[in-house]
Amino acid sequence: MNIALKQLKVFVTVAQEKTITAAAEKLFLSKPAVSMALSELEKQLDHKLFDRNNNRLIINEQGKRLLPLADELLARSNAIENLFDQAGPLTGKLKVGSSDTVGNQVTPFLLRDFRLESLHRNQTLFISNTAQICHKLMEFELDIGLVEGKVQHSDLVVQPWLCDQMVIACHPQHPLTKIKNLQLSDLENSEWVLREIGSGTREFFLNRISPRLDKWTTSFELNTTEAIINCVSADLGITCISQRAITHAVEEQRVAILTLPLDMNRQYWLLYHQEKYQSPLLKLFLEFCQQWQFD
Ligand SMILES: O=S([O-])[O-]
Repeated sequence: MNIALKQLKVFVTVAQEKTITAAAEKLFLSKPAVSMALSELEKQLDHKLFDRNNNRLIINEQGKRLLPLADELLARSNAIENLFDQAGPLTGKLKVGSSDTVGNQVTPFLLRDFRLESLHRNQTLFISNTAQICHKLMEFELDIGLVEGKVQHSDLVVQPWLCDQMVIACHPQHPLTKIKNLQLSDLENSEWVLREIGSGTREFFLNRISPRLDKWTTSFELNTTEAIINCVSADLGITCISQRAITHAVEEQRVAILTLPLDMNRQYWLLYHQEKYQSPLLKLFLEFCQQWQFD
């Protein structure tokens, strides 16, 4: 048997993109070339790796067994290709995924410090919501996730990381800002600007705040933190958001924070696939994240 790296690259890309067309585009290959590489691989392994459903290719159990191994071989070959190109001793690309607040407020500083310490510079940062980051980790599109939503997935290693403080914020002239000793009951019948399903920020609201309210409505649903802040400063509703993300808007007096007698601590999480090949670079980055303090 003579499996080529190119076949493995095609296999991994099809697993991630789910169609031959999208994989071909990503790889700058023709569709027939992608189909042929994949069917050759399946023939050599004597196993189908995908379930075909119309044009979609959904990875099956055999494919799932192959994916971590193929990912490892490609990572090692990438490390060999870059062996003499980089300044420091670490080779390869580090693909980091972060949820919205973590990715905008924390990860850039983490990467700055990591670059200073390791001299490694070949990193990408993908920012989306927690659910999307998990999805990309499951498909080996990312090496590590740093997220704000609680994750339970048997294939992912989930470790507590940094802590965050959530706050409830509203327009500076909102009637709630006039109430002394504000209680949660004062928030009955309130209108909320919320993040989309799959975000850790929405999950925090749904787990910690909304069960304590009898009546509330969603006035807006948006998928970025900055848009949420702008909606609140346009007085379209109140929100529950990370203090880190909203401090600048509070300082600019575009929004105000409501103080409530409520535990608003939240945990960030560090995630990686349990079968992910841990190159020296990934190992070092994991250790770096685990001991890093954000000041
Ligand atoms: O981007 S979040 O809130 O998972």
